[in-house]
Amino acid sequence: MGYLDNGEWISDDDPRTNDDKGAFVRRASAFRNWVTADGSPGPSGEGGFAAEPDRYHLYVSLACPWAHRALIMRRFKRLESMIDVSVVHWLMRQDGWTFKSGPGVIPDPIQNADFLREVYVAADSNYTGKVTVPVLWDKKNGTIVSNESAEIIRMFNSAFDRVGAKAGDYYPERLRGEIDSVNDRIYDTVNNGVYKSGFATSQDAYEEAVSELFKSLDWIEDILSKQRFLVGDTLTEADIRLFTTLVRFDPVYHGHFKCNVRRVVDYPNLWNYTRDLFQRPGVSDTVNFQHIKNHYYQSHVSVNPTGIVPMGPALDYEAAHDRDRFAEAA
Ligand SMILES: N[C@@H](CCC(=O)N[C@@H](CS)C(=O)NCC(=O)O)C(=O)O
Repeated sequence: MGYLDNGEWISDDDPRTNDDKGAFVRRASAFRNWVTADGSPGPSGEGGFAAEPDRYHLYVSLACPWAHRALIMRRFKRLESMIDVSVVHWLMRQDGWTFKSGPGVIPDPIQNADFLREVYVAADSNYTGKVTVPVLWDKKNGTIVSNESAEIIRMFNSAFDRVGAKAGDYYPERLRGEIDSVNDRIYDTVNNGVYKSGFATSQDAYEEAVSELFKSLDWIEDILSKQRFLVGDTLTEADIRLFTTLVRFDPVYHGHFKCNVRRVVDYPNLWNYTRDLFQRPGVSDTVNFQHIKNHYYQSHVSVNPTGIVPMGPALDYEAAHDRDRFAEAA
């Protein structure tokens, strides 16, 4: 998949992708600054990134569940007119993410880059690490603010409120403890759990990841049998973060990553919940199954050497859901 070593592109797989037991190891994101309302420093990194319309640019892949979080939060907060977006091509092989033309690709207007790695090198000419999406770019300082989706969605949630973002708090103070605790388990066993399953290179590591994944899905099914959202009656960032994995689950993770104990459609509450979120205004516009399926099945040559993309499953995300039986906070 390739990575940068001291600013130089290496087109092999990063040798640190799996540990000596065959388990997939995800590395921490490198750029950890925060956009804040007044430019003061956030919880990590440096200050100097004040929320201003037209100052920031978001690089995403429509295939990527982490980037997808940022697109949904951008839509919920109506930041589309202040933060524009570039979309990489769905195929990610030895050159990493590219801007090769194709349906749904939106070129990079800032660096005119052919490859996303150019954006990383423009921010740090000695960068070492993976070249991942999402990336939040600051046009004023000519650098990357953040490449950590969990933090980008927190910035989008509140930093732009005084410059015209839509009202709505997806990380309300009173629910933070609960949101953080749900996020922790879901990040480790579900969002990253599907990758740990699919990228395991030993039977033990695979089985461990799949067992934890389905224990968590069973646990979430139980929660969603009693309330509308992960944290009571309020749609929070925890739901956005879970949704982007759920919507990819049956089309991709079930087959490609061998997460096949059950499908999302086998869980009545999870499946109705997925459709409830999918059908909220603007969300379906952020979901591109062509990019999602093509990316996974064709990019990971070690997992799917033929590159054949399955035709199914035939699913109707627009079908009526039953989640109105639970209360939703106004
Ligand atoms: N921690 C990062 C992870 C992002 C990530 O892993 N993105 C994947 C796409 S789904 C990527 O760009 N991978 C490129 C690579 O592994 O070389 C975040 O949540 O923002």
